[in-house]
This record gives sequence, structure tokens and C-alpha cells, in this order.
Amino acid sequence: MPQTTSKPLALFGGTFDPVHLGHLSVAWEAAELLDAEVRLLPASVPPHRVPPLASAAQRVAILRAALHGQSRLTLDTRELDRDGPSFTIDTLHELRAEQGERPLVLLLGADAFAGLASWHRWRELFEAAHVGVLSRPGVSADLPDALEREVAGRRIADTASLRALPAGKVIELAVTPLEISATRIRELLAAGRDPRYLLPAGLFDDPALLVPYRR
Ligand SMILES: Nc1ncnc2c1ncn2[C@@H]1O[C@H](COP(=O)(O)OP(=O)(O)OP(=O)(O)O)[C@@H](O)[C@H]1O
Ligand SMILES: O=C(O)c1ccc[n+]([C@@H]2O[C@H](COP(=O)([O-])O)[C@@H](O)[C@H]2O)c1
Repeated sequence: MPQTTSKPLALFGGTFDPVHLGHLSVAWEAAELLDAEVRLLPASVPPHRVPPLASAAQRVAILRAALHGQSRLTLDTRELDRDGPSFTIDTLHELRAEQGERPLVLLLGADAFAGLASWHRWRELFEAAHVGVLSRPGVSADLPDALEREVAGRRIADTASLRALPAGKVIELAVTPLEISATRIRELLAAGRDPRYLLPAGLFDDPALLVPYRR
């Protein structure tokens, strides 16, 4: 593969139903650790889970409010414009066509990474991008055998070698562990609670944003 020197573009995909401070904090720290541009990439129809409670438009409105006031984390809504399941390999191929040899980094929480071998055309993901694994509380570092075999020769410890290639390496990013999940946030909101310090403060300025999660 050709050598590169440009600032990496990192993609952080998720259902974001809703986005929470766990997502934002690890994405922010990944941007710092990699000195990368980080885009949050909401999935339209997530391939492996029940449909989100909030519509795509509602999740985007929440994301926009959550990202307001900073410019390091941005929003990329391309998966919402495509029909059918949001397969990550298709998104990475689109981005590769746009970005040339720029290093692309697929950011995954440790739980999502452990399940990677069930993804559509999963081995091709390593040809399309680097993978940055974000530590997440309560998730073991053990991987299924097939995934461990694929990853073993790709692991790197320093970000410099990641900047030198467009794709193909795997790096663990030791971000501050925050035990926050969208599942817990949905439970709290459905119970009429206001998880003010688990969500970006701006979401409470407009009560309409959280209506999809109220019972
Ligand atoms: N607190 C967290 N720390 C590290 N990674 C996280 C955290 N929360 C979510 N992620 C990662 O963010 C990505 C998108 O996650 P997702 O939108 O499914 O959030 P979630 O909180 O896991 O949601 P749910 O509880 O609905 O499954 C995944 O790669 C997931 O591993
Ligand atoms: O491409 C796939 O087969 C695939 C399977 C499962 C999840 N993903 C992506 O992984 C990201 C996190 O998914 P989730 O379900 O944890 O929100 C999101 O961008 C999904 O589109 C992708």
C-alpha cells in the first residue's frame, strides 16, 4: 500500500438512540489521541439490532444539538441517505473513493469490535480502513478465534505508523472509561427521569428532542 502523511479521518458509527456523553467523550479523546478529524455516522437501519426508538430525523436533531458549540466532532449523515441496511463496508468504500489515500480509521467500542466477525464482508473492513478500538467498561479484551487471527499481525501501539498508511492496522485507544449506554438512557427517560449528567446539557434546553424516549 502507498505511504501517506495526511491527517487521518476517523469514522464513529452508531445507532445513537440517543447519542450520550459516553459516545462524545470517547470520540473526543480519539480525535486527540489520533490527531484526527472525527465524524459521527448515524446508521439508518442498523444491520444487527432492533430498530431504533427515534426516527432518523429525530436522532440527527439530537446529534446536531449535542455537537453544537465545538468543531472537532462533526456529523456525516450519508448512511441515512441510502436505502437498506447500513453496511459499514459500503460506507468505507464510498469514503475511500472521496478521500484517496488519506488514512481512514473505523472507531469501534470494544463491544462492537468483539462482534466484528459477524459483520457483512468483515475481512474487507481491514483493507478499507484502520480500526481504532475504544475501551469500554465491562467488556473483555478476549476476541473470537477468527477475529483474533485476522487482527494478530495488524496490531500497532503508536499512532505514527497509523498515519503512514491508508488502512490495515489495529490500534487500542485507551480512552477514559465511562459506563454510559443508550439502553440505560432510554430506561431512565421512559421512567420520567432526567439523566442530565449522562447527556449533553443542550438536549435539556429543548424538551421536544427527548420526546421519542418518554412514555
Ligand atoms: N460508553 C462507551 N464507551 C465506549 N464506547 C462506547 C460507549 N457507548 C457506546 N460506545 C460505542 O459507540 C458505538 C455506537 O454505539 P451505540 O450507538 O449502539 O451506543 P450504545 O450506548 O452501545 O447503545 P445501546 O445501549 O442502544 O446498544 C459502538 O461502537 C459502541 O461500542
Ligand atoms: O456492516 C455491518 O455488517 C455492521 C454490523 C453491525 C454494526 N455495524 C455498524 O456498527 C456501528 C455500531 O452499531 P451499533 O449497533 O452498536 O449502534 C454502526 O455504525 C453500525 O452500522 C455494521
